[in-house]
Amino acid sequence: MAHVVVVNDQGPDEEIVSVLGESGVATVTEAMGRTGLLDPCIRPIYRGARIAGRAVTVLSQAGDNLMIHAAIEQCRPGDVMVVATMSPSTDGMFGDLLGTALKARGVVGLVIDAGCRDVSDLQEMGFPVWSRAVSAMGTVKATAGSVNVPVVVAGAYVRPGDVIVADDDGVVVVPLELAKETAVLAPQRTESEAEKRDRFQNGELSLDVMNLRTTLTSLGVRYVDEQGQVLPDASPR
Ligand SMILES: O=C([O-])CC(=O)C(=O)O
Ligand SMILES: [Mg+2]
Repeated sequence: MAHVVVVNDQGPDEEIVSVLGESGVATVTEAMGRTGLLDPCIRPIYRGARIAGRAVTVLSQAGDNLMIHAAIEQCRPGDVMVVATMSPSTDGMFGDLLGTALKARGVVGLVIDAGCRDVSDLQEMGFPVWSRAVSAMGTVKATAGSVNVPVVVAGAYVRPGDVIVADDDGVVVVPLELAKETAVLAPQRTESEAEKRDRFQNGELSLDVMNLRTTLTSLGVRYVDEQGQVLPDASPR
């Protein structure tokens, strides 16, 4: 297959990206029916970062970061670079030099299904990376790959222009055609959780707030005393 760099203008509205970023990974995946998550082996190199942005995808030969260099030019402010490799790798294909270049271009973070190095420097400069591994093993710049083609990253299908949301919980991809709808559903979920949180804080039981007693009954779960005698109600004696 020919290797290509696709110049892609497609992407979500800024407002949608910002709502998805505020919602966070757990809420966004729930709003999409528990889909879109990357395998949790992809971890942030430091805690506390929360980003969202348009995906610029890279398909690289393992242990070769030539195409990451080629992809920098295709990035615009607010983007997230997403790197997949053609075979499994934990090599440190990305570090603070590339981080500096991406940051200068306004890229808000990187997701890489391989290794990352210079993690203290990246943390200090505030460039968040989600990677499969931290590894000092260096790479070459010698083999062709592609930029802005659909890729599978840690089990998730990512197309250029999709929205990537990443935080301490992991990474989720929102397909571009679902972004608008998800940006409506996710805040509704956040609001409903806030309501539940208030009620839990006031001492209400989740069994009541979430109507789970009916579920327990329908599943045949019974309250019994220590002798196994069925009790009329659930009150602790
Ligand atoms: O130089 C490389 O290939 C990766 C790296 O360590 C950096 O970007 O700082
Ligand atoms: Mg380095």
